[in-house]
Amino acid sequence: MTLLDGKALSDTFKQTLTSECKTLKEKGVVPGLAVVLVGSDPASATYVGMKERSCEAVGIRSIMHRLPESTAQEALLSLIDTLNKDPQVDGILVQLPLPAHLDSDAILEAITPCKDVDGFHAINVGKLSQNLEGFVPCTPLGVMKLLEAYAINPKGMDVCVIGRSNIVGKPMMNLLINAGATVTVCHSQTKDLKAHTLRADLLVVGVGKPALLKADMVKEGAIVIDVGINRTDKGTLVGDVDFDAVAPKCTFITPVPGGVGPMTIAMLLSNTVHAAKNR
Ligand SMILES: Nc1nc2c(c(=O)[nH]1)N[C@@H](CN(C=O)c1ccc(C(=O)N[C@@H](CCC(=O)O)C(=O)O)cc1)CN2
Repeated sequence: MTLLDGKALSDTFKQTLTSECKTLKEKGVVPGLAVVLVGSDPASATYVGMKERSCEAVGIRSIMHRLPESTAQEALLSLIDTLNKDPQVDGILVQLPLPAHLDSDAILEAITPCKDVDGFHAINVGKLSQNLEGFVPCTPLGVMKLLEAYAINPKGMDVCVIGRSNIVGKPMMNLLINAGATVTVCHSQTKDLKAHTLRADLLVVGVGKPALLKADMVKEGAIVIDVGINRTDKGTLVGDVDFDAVAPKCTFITPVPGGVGPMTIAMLLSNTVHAAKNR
């Protein structure tokens, strides 16, 4: 069993991005990422802080907008309009989830697609489903880069994606289909989850339920990618996979922490540098 080391790979990506930012700076371009955080969700605040520090480390200017929980839809739309028009801003990211009173879909659709470094705008979602170039959501893109780095080619594989979110499951499905895999997407209404998981050569799990994927649900020799991030009562981080029991059956598996999570941030930086190059 080999661990897919997302932390190490993300560091490699960051090194490359640092030298790309240096080259851009010589041409007078400093990539700019506007990060919008609404409210005080502790996990979101942590992720936004990580994004801010990572931007600084590679040479991306992060422009932080920390807004109160009570922020109105119109105020947020107005900020996005300003950021869309700001030539120093190459990428715009609205940290999710937003407070319940805000219409996330409308907010994400207000971001101009060429600054949509999260890849959540319908234009970029459509491009991905048609296998056209556009911004790809950071977590599933990070999974594809991890597979590539370990010479795992999903072409022809039976893949089971558990979870159908816009952030992970659906873009993951499209990326894997585009890579030539046969993809089954399972979710909370799936009747016999185990019947699907047992057939899979590659499993990608991202639902937010600790130990959802158990050893008796995994074929011997399978590859398991854990996209779940759950904080236990003791404050530790665990994924959606019962790691200790599942790992011995796998050829490759991602740890949590240190697997897909760091790749999410690296891909955000990569998308932002890409946007700056298109400026
Ligand atoms: N606008 C967005 N919102 C959210 C996204 C996203 O891609 N765009 N994804 C998630 C959260 N997320 C980034 O925002 C994220 C989650 C986890 C990590 C990460 O590096 N995790 C580490 C552990 C970190 C810790 O100690 O807490 C790991 O797994 O090793 C990065 C980014 C939801 N919202």
